[in-house]
Amino acid sequence: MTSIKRTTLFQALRRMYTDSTVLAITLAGTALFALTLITLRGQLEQHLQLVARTIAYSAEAAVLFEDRRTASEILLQIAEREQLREASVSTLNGRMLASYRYPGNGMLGHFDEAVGRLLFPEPIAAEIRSGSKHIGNVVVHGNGARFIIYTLQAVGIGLGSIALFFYAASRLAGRMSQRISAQLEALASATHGARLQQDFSRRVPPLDIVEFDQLGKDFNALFAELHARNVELIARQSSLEVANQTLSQLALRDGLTGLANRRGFTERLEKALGDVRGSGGKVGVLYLDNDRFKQVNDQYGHAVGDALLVDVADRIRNCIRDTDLVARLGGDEFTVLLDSVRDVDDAVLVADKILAAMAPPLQIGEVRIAPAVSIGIALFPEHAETAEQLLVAADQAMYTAKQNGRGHYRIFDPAPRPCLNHGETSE
Ligand SMILES: Nc1nc2c(ncn2[C@@H]2O[C@H](COP(=O)(O)OP(=O)(O)OP(=O)(O)O)[C@@H](O)[C@H]2O)c(=O)[nH]1
Repeated sequence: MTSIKRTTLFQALRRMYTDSTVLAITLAGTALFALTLITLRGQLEQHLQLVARTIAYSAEAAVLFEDRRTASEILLQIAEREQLREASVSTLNGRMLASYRYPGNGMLGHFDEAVGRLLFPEPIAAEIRSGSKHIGNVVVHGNGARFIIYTLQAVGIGLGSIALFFYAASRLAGRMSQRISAQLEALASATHGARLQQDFSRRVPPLDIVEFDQLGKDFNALFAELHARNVELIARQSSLEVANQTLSQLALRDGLTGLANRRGFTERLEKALGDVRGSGGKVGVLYLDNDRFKQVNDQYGHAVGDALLVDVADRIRNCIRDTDLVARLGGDEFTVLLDSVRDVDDAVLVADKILAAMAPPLQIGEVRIAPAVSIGIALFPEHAETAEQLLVAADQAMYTAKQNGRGHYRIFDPAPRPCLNHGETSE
């Protein structure tokens, strides 16, 4: 598997600038160095010609009188001063009057000579004249010493300039890289933050590199769009949640009385049984059914029947604690959940209270009705093990109450005896 060697943008830019700077310096430096060498060699050649002519003028008299000693002195003086490799003064017919040879001791001397031979392979000659008459010749051979010194000086200056240039270029490159990285960083941090935290209210600040600035503006426009969509989405979501809550509440409520419906009641009952199961606690259920409710409907109409149901619901509600629950199971049937009773007496107390609450008649316009209910009482865990069984038991007890004269309560009796007294327990 190939692994990618990753680097930061700053490092990559720096590397790129450094590479291009080194390449530019190497190319330019090499070209300049070559040019310097060529120019230097040309100038040294001109200088050699001048030296040859100087020897020719100075040695004119010595050649004219064939004075070897003077000729040698002149040649030695100039040749040493000018650091020549070889030089000679001869008469026109070729008789050598003076000659010089660079001592060239040691490694350096040999090196000077070698460079001289390389640079000036051909000797430079000058005629010795007396007036217009050609009387002799001067021949000089250039040495490498001066060339080496000048070259070393040029190299020193060149290297110094290159170091300065490199330093300045790398500082500039660093600044440029930082500037570019900082701008990309601003773009990256805004987009990264938006992605990670889903915070589309972030904005990229204005950037001074046109292309990055444009990119930042595009990102900002995108963020603004996403932000608006997010806000809309959140609003829709919360209204959906509210609608959902309302729907689920409606699903658990009775539309006429606003009480819990059968489903709401069963859920609460199951939860209550779950809470007390195993802890020794008791839960009581009252099952209420309006007495002769059909007559009310038949006699006064359905609307009056409804009003009576709402009124009965209110009366029951007023008889229980906030922690208890009253529900309308359907038709004229109600239930009450007493979720922390000590024994059946507590439930009987509530049943009595409800029966008493039914006593005042209900006046609806001209109609006067006397509400009445029969109540069945069942207790968990005495009478049932499950919510369903508990409801059936309470319903059964209510049915017994109906059979025995209505308008009173009965406690569930698994084996009911025929004529129990009104309001008495079967235990
Ligand atoms: N007004 C009204 N009546 C309803 C509603 N739901 C059911 N009913 C009626 O309620 C009556 C219930 O009567 P039952 O409980 O069977 O009999 P009852 O007349 O109460 O007699 P007992 O229960 O034996 O005392 C029926 O006539 C149903 O049509 C409702 O929402 N509104």
